[in-house]
Amino acid sequence: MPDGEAISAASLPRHPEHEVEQAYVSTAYEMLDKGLAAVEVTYNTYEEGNRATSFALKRALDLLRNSRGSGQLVFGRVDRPHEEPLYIGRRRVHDETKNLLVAGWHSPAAQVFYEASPAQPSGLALKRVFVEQDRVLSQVVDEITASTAVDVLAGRSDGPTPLSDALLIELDRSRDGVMREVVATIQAEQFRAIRAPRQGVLVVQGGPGTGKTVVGLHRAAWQAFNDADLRRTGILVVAPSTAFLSYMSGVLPSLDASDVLQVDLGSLYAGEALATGWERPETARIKGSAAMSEVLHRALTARRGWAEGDLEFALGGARASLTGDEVRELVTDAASRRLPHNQARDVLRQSLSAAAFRAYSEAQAAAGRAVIATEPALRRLSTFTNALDRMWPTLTPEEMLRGVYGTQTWLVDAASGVLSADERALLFREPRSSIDDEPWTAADLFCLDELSYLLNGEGRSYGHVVVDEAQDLSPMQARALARRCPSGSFTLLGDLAQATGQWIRDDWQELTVHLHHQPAQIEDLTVGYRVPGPVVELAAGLLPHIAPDLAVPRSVRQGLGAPTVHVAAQSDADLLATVVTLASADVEAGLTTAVVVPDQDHAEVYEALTAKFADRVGDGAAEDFGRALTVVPVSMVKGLEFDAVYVVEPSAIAAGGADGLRRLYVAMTRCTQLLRLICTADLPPGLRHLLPNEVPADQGRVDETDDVDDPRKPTAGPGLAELIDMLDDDDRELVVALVHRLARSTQR
Ligand SMILES: Nc1ncnc2c1ncn2[C@@H]1O[C@H](COP(=O)(O)OP(=O)(O)OP(=O)(O)O)[C@@H](O)[C@H]1O
Repeated sequence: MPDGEAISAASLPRHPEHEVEQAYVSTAYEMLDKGLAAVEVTYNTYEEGNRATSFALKRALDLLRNSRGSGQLVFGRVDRPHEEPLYIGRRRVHDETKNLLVAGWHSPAAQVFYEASPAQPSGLALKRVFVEQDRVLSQVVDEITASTAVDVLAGRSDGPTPLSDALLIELDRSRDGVMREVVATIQAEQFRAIRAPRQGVLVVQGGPGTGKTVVGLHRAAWQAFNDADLRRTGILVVAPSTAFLSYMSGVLPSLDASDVLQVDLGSLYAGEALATGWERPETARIKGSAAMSEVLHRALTARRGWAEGDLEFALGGARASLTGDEVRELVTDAASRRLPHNQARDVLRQSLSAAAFRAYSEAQAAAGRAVIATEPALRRLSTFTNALDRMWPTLTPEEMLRGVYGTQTWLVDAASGVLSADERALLFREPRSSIDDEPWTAADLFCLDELSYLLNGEGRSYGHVVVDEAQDLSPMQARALARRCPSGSFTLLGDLAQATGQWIRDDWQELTVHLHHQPAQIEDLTVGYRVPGPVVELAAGLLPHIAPDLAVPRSVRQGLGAPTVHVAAQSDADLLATVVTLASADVEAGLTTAVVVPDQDHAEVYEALTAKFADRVGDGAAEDFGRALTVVPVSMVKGLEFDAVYVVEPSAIAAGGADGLRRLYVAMTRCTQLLRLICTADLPPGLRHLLPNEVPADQGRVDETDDVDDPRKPTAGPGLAELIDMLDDDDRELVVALVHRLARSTQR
């Protein structure tokens, strides 16, 4: 992949076979249209009544319509010596006599298209790439020709592989708030991860913008086509949030893989509770830890048992009686069945009524009295149901968890030896008057999910599960996912440097152990397709502080140049004025722009920008990402991308909790073209060298720092910046304030 300069798409001469290829592509579209028309006729004339067939026809129609609409029906061709050319496209197309015109991207025959490169032609005499818009070819480029193979053999192909034109054009498209499929431009290292065997856990890791989400989605589609087992057992794709789900959820349908189910992590638990509450991060961490599963298991076990004496039921004038020991034996037997709690209760109900009825019958016989009552009548006695509830209550997850949090004695019993007294104290909360009023939190949902499993057993499961932003998963979340995938076949997409929240970790093993007993396979993605090179370099300045062992991806983008730093005077009004001035120009220039702010500043900035830009502003907190300008709280920006990104008050973001610098790293790596850092004073460690040597006297005017394209360039003197970084916070503040004061006095 590219170290060298990319070839410009516009500069290429027209290919001599352009017309021939255009004719081929047009024929393919014609066949597709005919297929669509034929299915439409069949569907419209099909007798209602055969629902399954009619559903299949409707689905075929949808697929065809999708493929027809979104272009790139044919995006490549490969020729092997002495063989017919093979055309590759988004889906398979036949002619009227069932001859293959286009092989689908996911077919084994198409593999070589993704794997062969000029450096490794894989036996191809020709690899031709098409760029098409609305059924018209705009580019035909031969990436491999017969002479490439000769060059390779003669050792003449050591130079960098130029970027494919198709990739350049795809990368150049402005971002419009939704993710697109990229079948035409999948790169070799991505393709390797897409088709990696499905055994145990596969971790696809890489820096920001290396295509992890792209790989995960295309891998799901690839498997949906190529793995017959999975068509039966199903594939689940899990997005980290609803915002991210709406951003990426169009990709799979556009790949004809609408059967793959997509959900956000918070919706995995399908019970009554909704996460509306807030809690301290320390509490969320305890609730997310694997120890919590032990606590819940113990708490539930403690709800079963019989500490009372004999159990007696009045049946008309007679009595049925069991000793305390007999009851305890029945309870022990039910517990030994390894059934979910509520199912085991049914077993106990049967055995208890049978034993009580037997005792009653024997007593009647011994007394020479007739057996008048029946066993069902015994089971309907309120004394029977009450006793059963005391020894083995029917529970919902919500009732159970509310009881655990709100009953000191239960908490102490369940958590002793597992959680410390302080940790127990963090879990305790007064129960609300009704379950509906409980302030359930995001972490509670996974405790409820665990309880739902303990109480009612397994729910729907899948043959393979793909999880995005997996670095953030808690052990309890991992357990919830493992329950949904008994085969342990997972694709985890993530970047340990972008971990935020309570589960920052240095390696994957600590997480994957909750999913599968075997160690995970790791596939690395090393090339970045989103973030321009100068921005990647700048953000890399944070890596030593957050993930020193991770490599920086190689970016294929230049974007619109070096990141800029803008220092406003220390007032909200000046800061907002700076944002407005910059946004006016960038939005005018057609850049979709995100203003990423510390969470607590979101409402104020959104209001100010709405006053200025009216309905061109979207509220990122409400997941409105389709407008020219979006104000996004930093906690919601993960995984998203925009043409231009402004990071407002990086120091405040960095200071916002233990994961602050990581959130800043995430925020800085969201742009495809341009990054602007807008601050009132200090910048956090790793970025301080960007502060101008001299702060202008008329602070508040926009100050573009042009010489930040090389972060190692001595803007403020790298040695000095490093020294300052070593100081403790108080000393650092003093030094920074002093530098600012001196700078101002020199100006005057
Ligand atoms: N082969 C490709 N062809 C065209 N575009 C690509 C390709 N690979 C990735 N991209 C584009 O690069 C951008 C980043 O991709 P993606 O979001 O999958 O990266 P990521 O590694 O998941 O990022 P993050 O770490 O921020 O979550 C997207 O716009 C995606 O469409």
